[in-house]
Amino acid sequence: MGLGNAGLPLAAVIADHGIQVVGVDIDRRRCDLINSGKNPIPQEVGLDELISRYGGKGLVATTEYRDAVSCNVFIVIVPLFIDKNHNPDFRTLESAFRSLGSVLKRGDLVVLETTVPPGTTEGLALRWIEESSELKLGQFYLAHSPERIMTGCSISRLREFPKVIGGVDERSGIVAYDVYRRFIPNLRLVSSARVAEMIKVMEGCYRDVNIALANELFKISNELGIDFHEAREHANHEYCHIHMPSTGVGGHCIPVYPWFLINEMVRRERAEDAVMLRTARELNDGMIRYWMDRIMDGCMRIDKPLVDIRICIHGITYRPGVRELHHSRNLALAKLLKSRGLKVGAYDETLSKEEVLKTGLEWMDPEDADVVFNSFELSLTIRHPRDAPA
Ligand SMILES: NC(=O)C1=CN([C@@H]2O[C@H](COP(=O)(O)OP(=O)(O)OC[C@H]3O[C@@H](n4cnc5c(N)ncnc54)[C@H](O)[C@@H]3O)[C@@H](O)[C@H]2O)C=CC1
Ligand SMILES: CC(=O)N[C@@H]1[C@@H](OP(=O)(O)OP(=O)(O)OC[C@H]2O[C@@H](n3ccc(=O)[nH]c3=O)[C@H](O)[C@@H]2O)O[C@H](C(=O)O)[C@@H](O)[C@@H]1O
Repeated sequence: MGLGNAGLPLAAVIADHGIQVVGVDIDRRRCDLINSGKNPIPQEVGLDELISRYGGKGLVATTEYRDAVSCNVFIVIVPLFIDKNHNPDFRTLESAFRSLGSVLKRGDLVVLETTVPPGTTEGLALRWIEESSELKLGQFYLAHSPERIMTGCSISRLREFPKVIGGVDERSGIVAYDVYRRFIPNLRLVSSARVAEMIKVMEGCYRDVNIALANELFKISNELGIDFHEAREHANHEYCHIHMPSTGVGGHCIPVYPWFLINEMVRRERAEDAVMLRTARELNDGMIRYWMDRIMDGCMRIDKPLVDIRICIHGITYRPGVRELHHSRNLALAKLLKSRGLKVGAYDETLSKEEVLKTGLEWMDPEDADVVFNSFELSLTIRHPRDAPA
């Protein structure tokens, strides 16, 4: 259920193990493409070959849940959206679970792969299935196995990276493990769905907190006149891994998962027990103000009225090599500068001029700018500064 960036590579890998797959997705165009052997995610390495081999044959895409009625295993990987208060909006998941509940039979297995707050599978997912299927747990099995892929290298991740799975009860865990080990070579059974959910959320928190640390150390190094990158290179060894500084943490995943835990602790009136997660979130999101100040300092070195200075943000996707703008801090930085009345444009090797214009920013060739901020390299180029050596 869900043939998106995460679901389609998984469906293709399962089909590649000789298992007949029915993929359900509400997007008819996507289903048609897949059935005609065309890969809707061309940037996903290795997926072209699998879709051309299995699309419409070993992997049949459909918009109808009833076409999956003969299936015995149902894997749900539809998105979980987040509202402006960072609370999950479960509507898409609920709709998928209720639809699959209507075709579920005795003995079937349901696995949720979407990243969710710990407790969701045994709580909401179980309730939705029981209400829509008239079956009780025990007559069907339910587990969670978080998706750990990374866009661009999903196929190799599914084939090599360790994957975890845990049931809402002991029997569900064992049944799910036995099914998944047929197509996931590096699989670990954990004690519960709740633990499996927490594993994924923890990874996101680890990354967010460590990037916040790198960003803070970067700012301090800069203030002290120390080359952060040289220090980092020699600080990193088996027991120390300092991440890379940045304009903040973007994408669909890492900036969201810490909120699952922060908000839960607020609800339990234990906000003080999630203080590091909150600080890291705020620190990373605040990096765009730090970079705005650095860029403004650069502008001050140019003999032109501030409003005439052309500033180019080079790189606006949320990370290099991914054509995705979701929660991009690079894009947020450009918009922040624009909101200050500055002449800001953007350039990105992975986006066309039209795609840049759609963001509401001007398209600007870095060669035509007075100030260029390369947001991936964190380098600032000032053209013709007044203080340049003669
Ligand atoms: N894309 C990634 O790199 C990763 C994603 N994930 C998890 O996977 C989840 C899904 O992410 P993506 O696949 O990237 O999203 P996506 O937006 O690429 O794809 C979601 C697909 O679900 C379909 N869909 C929506 N409602 C549906 C319904 N009721 N029934 C059937 N299909 C439905 C959409 O049409 C779309 O094709 C995320 O929320 C996240 O938890 C986890 C790790 C990495
Ligand atoms: C390294 C890795 O595998 N991370 C995955 C992550 O994918 P995502 O595309 O969000 O990439 P990411 O490398 O974690 O980057 C997230 C953000 O963090 C920033 N970033 C990343 C590393 C770093 O040292 N410093 C830094 O500032 C990036 O620029 C980006 O804005 O999120 C996915 C998810 O959780 O869904 C997850 O499956 C993946 O594990």
